[in-house]
Amino acid sequence: TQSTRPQRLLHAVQKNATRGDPRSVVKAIDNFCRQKEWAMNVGDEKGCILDSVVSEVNPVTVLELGTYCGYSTVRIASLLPPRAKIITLEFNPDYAKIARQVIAWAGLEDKIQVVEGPSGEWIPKMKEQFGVKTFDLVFLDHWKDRYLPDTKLLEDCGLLRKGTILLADNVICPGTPDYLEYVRNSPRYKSQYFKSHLEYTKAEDGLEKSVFLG
Ligand SMILES: O=C(NC/C=C/[C@H]1O[C@@H](n2ccc(=O)cc2)[C@H](O)[C@@H]1O)c1cc([N+](=O)[O-])cc(O)c1O
Ligand SMILES: [Mg+2]
Repeated sequence: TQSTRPQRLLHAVQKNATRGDPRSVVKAIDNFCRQKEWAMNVGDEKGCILDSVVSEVNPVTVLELGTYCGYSTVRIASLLPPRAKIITLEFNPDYAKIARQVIAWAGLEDKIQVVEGPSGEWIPKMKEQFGVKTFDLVFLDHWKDRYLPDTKLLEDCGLLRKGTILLADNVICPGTPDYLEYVRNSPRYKSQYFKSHLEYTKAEDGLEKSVFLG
């Protein structure tokens, strides 16, 4: 039977990356996507912006919306301090299965919890199920029409604190116009656009970094 692109991406990691070396996993995926098949990872150019925000925030509790194959999950987790954790929500069980294996190859299982299901259902359960008080950093990279409703849900569930950073991928391509309008005009956020390019292409895209002001 024909393999899927995530399966081929995982095989490229297992073939080209060193077990327990997260940066080699990131590099193997980027090489696969540049040389073989495009895939919707945040990629290396926007990934460097992600790295700088993670290093600046030095978060203890991270939420990622949209795991896919685990590229940004591994990228973020590789920069976290020892007891820090990332919870990543993935709707598609096939993607979650691949992501768990990519994460295991990187040796980052202890820092990452892959949770399967829709963000709208899981966000209200974060406190009771995972003992989360508030998130220090949220990386939004799931369905683009879910960025805004899930941000409002995070606010309503008391999962954001003064200073929580929201970092959103694809605010230009494919675009998240309603989310952008909200975080750029709401008095509850201070927002900043980091211009970049759509992963592995020359098209414009960028990350929007928004600080929740409480
Ligand atoms: O569409 C894009 N991303 C949608 C991602 C969706 C991911 O989020 C999960 N999810 C997890 C939890 C949910 O509740 C819902 C979905 C889905 O199961 C999928 O794994 C996209 C598209 C392009 N592009 O160039 O076309 C570029 C990008 O960087 C992108 O991120
Ligand atoms: Mg994306």
